[in-house]
Amino acid sequence: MRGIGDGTLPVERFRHYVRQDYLYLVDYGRLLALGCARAPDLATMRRFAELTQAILVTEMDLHRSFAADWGVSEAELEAERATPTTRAYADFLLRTAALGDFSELVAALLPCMWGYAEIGERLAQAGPPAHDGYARWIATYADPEFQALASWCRELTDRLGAAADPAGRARMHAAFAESSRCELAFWDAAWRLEAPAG
Ligand SMILES: Cc1ncc(C[n+]2csc(CCO)c2C)c(N)n1
Repeated sequence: MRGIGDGTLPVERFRHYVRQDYLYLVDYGRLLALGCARAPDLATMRRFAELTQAILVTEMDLHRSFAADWGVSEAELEAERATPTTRAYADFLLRTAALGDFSELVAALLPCMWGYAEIGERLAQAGPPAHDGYARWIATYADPEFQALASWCRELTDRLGAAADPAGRARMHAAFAESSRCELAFWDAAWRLEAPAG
């Protein structure tokens, strides 16, 4: 992350990250669509529908634009094979969406939004790096709209946590902790240039 901020990250690690993140975002889009279906009221459904759109269009456009710079097509991005780390994170999210309740689903999706909002904000404070692509990445996540999304998701989690019984809150904690662990592992896998699953 610091390497994105100061422009020193070796580009092969960033490429690895972008290609794996594209696969991750496809499943994250599915997670949000399932969240939309499960949301308890129309206002929350609307937010989930908007968010699904934001991922499948805005955020994935960022990835598609990087790939285009590298001469990689959209079809090639989609055909990439997932690493064990990408697969484990996506499987955990979709398993939570399939088997858990709505509050667990929200707790599982929060680290992704909160983490990137924090990283984007911190890296933006230091000013843009000389590397154009990394500057574009930072600008996407430092955007006030992304920051507002993360706040909304935190507040929703707090409301659901306050309404849950102790066992439900414990399940939310567990989902949040597992998702946070997967976020860290995702960064680490790109750093290690982890090979796709067999
Ligand atoms: C591994 C991984 N974790 C988090 C994000 C960031 N992110 C994914 S969806 C979303 C919400 C709105 O688009 C945000 C901020 C990412 N790209 N990849």
